[in-house]
Order: sequence, then C-alpha cells, then structure tokens
Amino acid sequence: MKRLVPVLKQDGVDLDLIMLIRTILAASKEIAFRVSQGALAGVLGSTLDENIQGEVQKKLDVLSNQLLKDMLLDDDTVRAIASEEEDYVVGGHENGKYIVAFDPLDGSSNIDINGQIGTIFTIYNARNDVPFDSDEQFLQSGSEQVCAGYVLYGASTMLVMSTGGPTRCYTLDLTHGGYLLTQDEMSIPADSKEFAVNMANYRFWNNDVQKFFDDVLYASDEYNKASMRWNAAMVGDVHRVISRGGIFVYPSDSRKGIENGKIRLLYEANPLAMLVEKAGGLAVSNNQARILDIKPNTLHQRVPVIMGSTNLTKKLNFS
Ligand SMILES: O=P(O)(O)OC[C@H]1O[C@](O)(COP(=O)(O)O)[C@@H](O)[C@@H]1O
Ligand SMILES: [Mg+2]
Ligand SMILES: [Mg+2]
Repeated sequence: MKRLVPVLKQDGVDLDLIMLIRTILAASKEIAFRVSQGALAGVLGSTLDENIQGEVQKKLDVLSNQLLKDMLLDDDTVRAIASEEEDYVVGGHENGKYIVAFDPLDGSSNIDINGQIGTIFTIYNARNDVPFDSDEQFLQSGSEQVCAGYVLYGASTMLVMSTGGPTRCYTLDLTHGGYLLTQDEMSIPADSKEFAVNMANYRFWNNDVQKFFDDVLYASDEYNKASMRWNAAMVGDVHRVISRGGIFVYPSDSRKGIENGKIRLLYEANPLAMLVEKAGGLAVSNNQARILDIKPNTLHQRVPVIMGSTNLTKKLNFS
C-alpha cells in the first residue's frame, strides 16, 4: 500500500503544501484517538458556550478546534485560519503562503451517540493584498481551493482528499500510524436512486423541493426503488455518495436563520463540492448554480446544497 507523501509527490504537489497537509493530519490522528476513547477521554457532552452561529458547542467541537488551531498556527506557511468554532479569522504568519478553513467536528449531534463524525478542511493560496487577519482573504470562490479533504472517524479512520487531481481515499493504519492509499480514484456513478435529506423538514421547503420529493416518495414510478439514508453528518452522507453514488440535499428552508439551509459554504459545501466534482459528480445550489463558482460574502454564510450523482442532481432545480 502506498503512503500519503509519495502519492502527493507523484501528483506534483508543492512540498510546503505537503507539509501543511501533514500538519492537519497530525491533528486528525489526535482527534481520532480522543474520539475512540469517548467517555474515557471526557470528550462527550456539551459546554455552556455557543459559537457565532448560535449553536451550543460540544466539548469535542472545542477540543478538536483547539488541536487544529494550535498545530496550524505553529506552521509558518499558514497566514490565517478560519473555523466553524471561531467567530472571526485568526491571523497566523503574515508571510504565510496558505490559508486554511475547517469544520473541526462535523456531525456534532452524533458525538454522544457514537455516530459518524468527521473533520472537513480546505486550503487556499493566501492573498497578500489584504490584511493577514481579515475575513476578506477567505472570500475566494471554491474553484480557487488548492486542496480539500475530510477525515471520517468511523469504524476505520479514513481520509478523502484532492489536491486538484483525482479524489483519493486513504485509511489510517493503526499499526504504524500513517495514512495508506486504499482507493486511487473514487468515482461517483452518474445514476442512483439513493438520497440523503432530513425529510422531517419537508413542511418548511418551497414548492419545487416538495414537488421533487413527492415524485420520489409516491408520485413517480421512476423512483419506486428509491431509498433514503440520513447520517446527520454531512461528512458521512457525502462519503457514502462519493463511495457508491446518490445525492446529499440540504435545501433552503422557511425557518428563521436557515433560509439558506444549514450547510456553511466556506468549510463544508466548498471542500465537499470539490471532492464530489473530482470524483465525477455534480455539486450545485439553487437554480443549479455550481457551488464552486459562488463568490462568498461572509465567513459563516450558508448555502442550499445538492451534490452527488450527476443525473439525479440535475433533476433537482430549486429556486
Ligand atoms: O439537524 P439536521 O437537519 O439533521 O442537520 C444535520 C446536518 O448538520 C450538520 O451536522 C452541521 O454540521 P456541524 O455538526 O459541523 O455543525 C451536518 O453535518 C449535517 O448534515
Ligand atoms: Mg459541519
Ligand atoms: Mg462542526
């Protein structure tokens, strides 16, 4: 089995970027260990604090954020970081050549029930024309990402990543502690009848979305073999989609605060959209707008999301 660094070198990845990826993965191994220890490591349960999005922070949200933050700010190629659990951008090294955004723990509602959780990360080239601790440098469209990935803390710890080439899958080998390549090029089948959506939100959706799922559920023969999955962790749902097809959907919603759904553009939608596209799938928002072309306005903005098997994704045209 090939190790991560030789694969990245073979892909022609810049040495500084390889070192930065290794920094992120070192933090992921520490998180994976704490996750596997669960209550023994005191990582279950909530804190009394809320993040800027009004979500009560779980202990593991805070711990994994701190681990990534400390390791990244120690790396002199990092100009700044942004995180779901940090209200504002945190400046690093002014001459750093990269910026990193991350969701330190995705699927927080699964932590206390031993469900699927993960870490999502994305790397961009730094913009030296703006202050090093400014939000502005993170308002780049997803097509500018130089690397996107997630680590899934499941039965095994898996890394799925692209540095602009194919979406590759690595598995953490606990015997020597490194990530080994276990799937060279992941490829999403164009057709599928498997969908992931929180159906309990049906009443809050607009007519287009309801019409589509009416078809899926009872109106159209085309879907009589459809099946639904919902992990309540985007990283887990999208891993299934990249592994065997299907779609992940989080539409706009009539409820206050989630008019644009729940998924954050910078550190959830963009990195996963890049991985889906590099695996031959499609990742769009309202009006089939390509997610990677959306120009972000704010650090924690949310976007409606549909991603996965191309032909099924094309069928959902939400306005
Ligand atoms: O509450 P719902 O509708 O099931 O939402 C689940 C969604 O929320 C998320 O958990 C949000 O991410 P965080 O856990 O990082 O806050 C997604 O991973 C998941 O797809
Ligand atoms: Mg998340
Ligand atoms: Mg999170």
